[in-house]
Amino acid sequence: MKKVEVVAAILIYGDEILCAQRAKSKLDYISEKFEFPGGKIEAGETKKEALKRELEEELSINPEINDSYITVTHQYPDFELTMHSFLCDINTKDISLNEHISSIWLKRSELLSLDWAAADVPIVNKLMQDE
Ligand SMILES: Nc1nc2c([nH]c(=O)n2[C@H]2C[C@H](O)[C@@H](COP(=O)(O)OP(=O)(O)OP(=O)(O)O)O2)c(=O)[nH]1
Repeated sequence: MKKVEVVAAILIYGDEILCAQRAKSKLDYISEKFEFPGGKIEAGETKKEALKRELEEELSINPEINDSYITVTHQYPDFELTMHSFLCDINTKDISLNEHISSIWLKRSELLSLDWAAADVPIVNKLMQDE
C-alpha cells in the first residue's frame, strides 16, 4: 500500500485555530474536507522546512513553527497517511487562500462542528482535551 508522509500546522491566533477547507478532488474521502494546512515532505527537507515551504505556498505566511504536537497514522482506502502536526503561533489573521477553498478560525470547543478529513480527528480531539 502506498505511504504518504505529510506535515501540518495548527495555526493559533489568540484562542482560535485556523481550519482550512481542501478543494474538490476525485478522492471523495478528502474532497472538500477541513484540514490543517501543510503537505508532503519533499526529498532532502526536514519536517519544519517542508512545513515552512507549504505555509508560504498555501497561505503566503511565514510563522514561527513551534513544538511538534502529535503524529497520526491513518489508513485511507488508497494510501497510508502519516501526518506530523506542529503548533504555530501566528500574530495576524491576514492569510491568502492560494489553494484552499475556504477557511475559518474557531475556538477549540467549536472544532468538531466541521467535516474534518478522517486523519485529523485525533488531532482535533486532542486539541479539545488540551483546552
Ligand atoms: N496538509 C494536510 N494534508 C492532510 C491533512 N489531513 C489529511 O488527510 N491530509 C492528506 C490529504 C492528502 O492526501 C495529503 C496531503 O497532500 P497534499 O496534496 O495536500 O500535499 P501537497 O501540497 O504536497 O500535494 P501535491 O504536491 O501532491 O499536490 O494528506 C491535513 O490536515 N493537512
